[in-house]
Parts: sequence; C-alpha cells; structure tokens
Amino acid sequence: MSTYDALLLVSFGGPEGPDDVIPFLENVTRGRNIPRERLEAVGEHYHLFDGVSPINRQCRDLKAAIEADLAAHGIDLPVYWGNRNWEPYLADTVRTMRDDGVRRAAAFVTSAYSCYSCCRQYLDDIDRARGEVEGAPEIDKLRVYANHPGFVAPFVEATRSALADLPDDVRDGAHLAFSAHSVPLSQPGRESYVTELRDVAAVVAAEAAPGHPYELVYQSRSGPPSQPWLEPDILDHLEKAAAAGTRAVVNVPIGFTSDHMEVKYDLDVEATAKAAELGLAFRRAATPGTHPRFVAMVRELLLERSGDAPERPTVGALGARPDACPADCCRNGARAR
Ligand SMILES: CC1=C(CCC(=O)O)c2cc3nc(cc4[nH]c(cc5[nH]c(cc1n2)c(C)c5CCC(=O)O)c(CCC(=O)O)c4C)C(CCC(=O)O)=C3C
Ligand SMILES: [Fe+2]
Repeated sequence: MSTYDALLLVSFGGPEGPDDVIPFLENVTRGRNIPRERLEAVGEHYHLFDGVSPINRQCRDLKAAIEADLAAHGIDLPVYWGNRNWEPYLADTVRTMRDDGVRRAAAFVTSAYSCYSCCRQYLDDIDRARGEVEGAPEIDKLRVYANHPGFVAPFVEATRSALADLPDDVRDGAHLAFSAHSVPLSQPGRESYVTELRDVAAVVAAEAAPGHPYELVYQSRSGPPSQPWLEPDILDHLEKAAAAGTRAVVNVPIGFTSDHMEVKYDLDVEATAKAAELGLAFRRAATPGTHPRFVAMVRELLLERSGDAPERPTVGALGARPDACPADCCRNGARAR
C-alpha cells in the first residue's frame, strides 16, 4: 500500500440530540427549495428518536470495522471520518489530516450510486473542504460501488432472511419492493442512478427470490408538489399491491448503505404502518451497515485503486464505473439538486 497514506470516510452527517435537529436541517437545506412544512415534518421524524439520527453511530461503527479489517489484513493505514452536514465536518477532518502529515488519501463515501446527491455533491464537498485548508492532502474518491459484490451480497442475504421471516402462508406469493431515495427528475445524473438501481434490483431479485415479482420504488421525496420526482412512491406502491391482491411485501432498501433516518422513519415507521393498515405482511430487509462483506469491499476498493488488485469485480450488467468521474459528470443542465 504505497499510493495512499490514509483512508477518509465521508458521510452525510446527522443530529445527535434535540438541539441539533433544526441547525442540522438548516445545513442540509441551505439554498434548496424545500417547503417549510416539509422541514417541520422531517424535524418531527428526528424528534421521535430523541433528535438522534442513526447515521453517525453507523459511521463510527463502520470506521471501527474498517480499522479492524485493515489491521487484520496487515494494512497499516489511519482512517478518518468527516461529514457534509454535521460534526465532524469534513473541513475540520481534512485539517487534522494535514496536521497529521497525510499527503494522499482515498475517500470512501457512504453513498453507493451515481447522481448529483449521491456522488458529485460529495466530490464538491471534498473540493470545498480542501479549499479551506492550506496544504490539504490530495483526496481520491473511490469508485461508485453500487454493483460491487460487497454491496450487493449483503442485500441478497438480507432479502432471503426477510422472506424467511414472513408467515408461511404468504411467503410464496410475496412481492419485493426495492426502494431508494427519490430525487427530482431534473437532478443531473438521475438516468445513471435509475439504471444502476434497476441493475442492482434485478441481481438481488434473481439471486434471493427467483420467481417473486418485484418492482423498484422510491421514498423520502421532499420538494414542492409541483416539481416532479422519481416515482412510484413506496406508499402508493403498497396501496396498489394490496388492491391487486398481494398479501406480503419484502422491502429491500437498496438505495441505502446503512440505517439512516429515511430507513428508520420512512420505512420502519411510515411504510410499516401503511402496510399494516392495508393488511399486508411486511418485512424490511437489513442494510449493509457493518456486514463483513461490505467492510471487506472498502479494503478491496482501496487496494484496487492503489494498483494492488487489478480485477474490478462487479455484478449485474453494467460493468465497473470509472475511478474518476469526468469533470462535468452529474453536473449538467440547470442546477437542480
Ligand atoms: C439521493 C439521496 C440520498 C442517498 C445518497 C446519500 O446517502 O447521500 C440522500 C441521503 C440522505 N439524506 C438525508 C437527510 C436529508 N435529505 C434531505 C433532502 C434531500 N435528499 C435528497 C436526496 C438524497 N438524500 C434530495 C434530492 C433532497 C432535497 C434537497 C436537496 O437537494 O438536498 C433532507 C431535507 C429534508 C427533506 O427534504 O427530507 C434531509 C434531512 C440523510 C441523513 C439521514 C439521517 O439523518 O439518518 C441521508 C443519508
Ligand atoms: Fe436526503
């Protein structure tokens, strides 16, 4: 491992107590066209959990798991962590890295796909943070990993477990609802996002639940109602499925790497309640979190990018995404985030 002298975990950030919720939401939505009512409603989701998002805990656990995995493989590399929207802020982390003498780091982002929100915005965050720190290290974001076996295999396993957990009499006819965060149709990179999501859904469905009907749906939309976002929404989908006679749904949140608030609230509270109201048996499959296969993927991506592991494993039909996105990638057209 000669190319990199550090690994940087980059994430979204989330509040860690009731007083953090509004400042956090202001950070997230600065300069965005999010209706005030939506913000208040989302604040309530956080307050249901004492103002604590699961995401920072997930990042601490993932960082510890990566450190242990690297050490177990004889790779002596410090791991740092910085966020876009909450402490530890990326610029502060980059400053610490500089002070520690880091010259060149690989960045692992807790978002697996291509799109403005999933990839480019994190690249911009890294650029901005480096711009604030004189003598900042070089930072290379690792490739988009939605179709890496280390991301997909935990979902295959989780889908099988969720199916197995359904009551016997409804399991055979269960539908799979793969879900991902919706984005506005105008968001740059939206086509790649959908293409990658379809590819992952097809692989997981074929491996975990051959013969079961499945659909890709969206969740957590937020813009004004006049603005079109990716559809169908998971709640509408559940209604349609129930009306068509479906009795059981397994929800696989392939858009998420861990249990974010969108998973804990939008799926485990809201979609779960909707399914109960409709008389549907409903199970939500686990996210990768700190699954050992997912953690190992981080090391594999790091070695791959360092030139120490020439193969670029993928599943599905799309092949490996490039190491570095073209400068205009997920940035074209009107600035619609
Ligand atoms: C594609 C995508 C991902 C997946 C990629 C990735 O993982 O990064 C993602 C992740 C996340 N989104 C998160 C939280 C929020 N996202 C918001 C708003 C928005 N998200 C968008 C898209 C995405 N978001 C978009 C197009 C908006 C509209 C405003 C804007 O264009 O920015 C808002 C504002 C309120 C609301 O509108 O809901 C909040 C609070 C959290 C933290 C959750 C926690 O605390 O556990 C995480 C991981
Ligand atoms: Fe979001």
